[in-house]
Amino acid sequence: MVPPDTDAPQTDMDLDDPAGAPETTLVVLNPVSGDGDHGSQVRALTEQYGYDLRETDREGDAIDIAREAASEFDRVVACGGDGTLNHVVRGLWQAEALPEVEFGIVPGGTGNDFAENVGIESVEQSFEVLADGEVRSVDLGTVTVEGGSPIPFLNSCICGLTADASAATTPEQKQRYGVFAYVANSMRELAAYDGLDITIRPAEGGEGWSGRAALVIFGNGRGFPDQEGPAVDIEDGLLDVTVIEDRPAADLVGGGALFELFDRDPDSLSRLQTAHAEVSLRSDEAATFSLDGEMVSARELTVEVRRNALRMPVGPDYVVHPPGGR
Ligand SMILES: Nc1ncnc2c1ncn2[C@@H]1O[C@H](COP(=O)(O)OP(=O)(O)OP(=O)(O)O)[C@@H](O)[C@H]1O
Repeated sequence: MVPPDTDAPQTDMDLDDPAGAPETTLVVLNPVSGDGDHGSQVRALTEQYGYDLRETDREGDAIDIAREAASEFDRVVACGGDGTLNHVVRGLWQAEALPEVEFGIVPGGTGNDFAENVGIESVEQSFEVLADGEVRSVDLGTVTVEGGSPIPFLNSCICGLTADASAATTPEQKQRYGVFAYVANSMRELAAYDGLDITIRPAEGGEGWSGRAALVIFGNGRGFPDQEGPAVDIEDGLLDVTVIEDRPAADLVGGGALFELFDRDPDSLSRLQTAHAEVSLRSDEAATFSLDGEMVSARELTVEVRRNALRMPVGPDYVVHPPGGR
């Protein structure tokens, strides 16, 4: 099994399940994600559907479980939040098992952003989707730090002001902005923040971005929120890159100021789409990049999309190419 060849031309055709239904399924359960009350229901449904179950018992455990399961199971399902999903995909990636080993999702986290993007709504419905959902091949993002191995992400790679979960985030903000609500509320730290001198160079040529940024988001499964909502196309072979320029702190600090910026000041937002970007910081120090909430430190890195690298069943409300999707 080899990692997907991103250089091969891909089309929208023939992306439905080529391999038939998986015969063996392992559910990797994070029993402490979210509010931790999903465990008993997931154990019962896993047994009812005749799947195997392994539970994590420490941070990062899901990576090892998934890597080892890749040679034993046709499908490995992550039950948890975005961090658990990321870890399971990371394990499958490390085993060079994608896309042959199918991925699956049972939502058991706080936000469940990626699950929502692919039409997966609840624990019960997710088992129905595993049983007879349409299997799609969706894109996966990867980050490669200075010659190391690529590290996958499903939703986004974010640098700059990081997404420390904030008690100030209201349910309404979370509903509308997802993980970016946390980012927005951490903007209050902006007064002490110097910004990042960053250059983003699309490998395929075309316009990049260079300057001082407060926040950079490379979105795969999650677009940047705006008036039209966060519609994203996870099968377009492109990352949706959004840069928020660093601005005088006085412009931004204060309750809800960033939300106003999202809505009313598009000039400080720059967007581009790319399949493969070389990213470098002009400072001597590395910055922290959040891959679905898991942190990586780097000064120079490559962020790219692996088109159709992840085979997974999706919910009935999943829209292949959403209107206005990026
Ligand atoms: N048994 C365990 N004990 C402690 N931590 C664990 C265990 N299993 C996994 N973890 C850690 O839990 C973290 C959080 O998981 P995850 O992101 O899936 O849930 P969440 O934060 O509740 O949801 P969301 O990301 O959707 O907001 C991961 O970083 C993972 O390493």
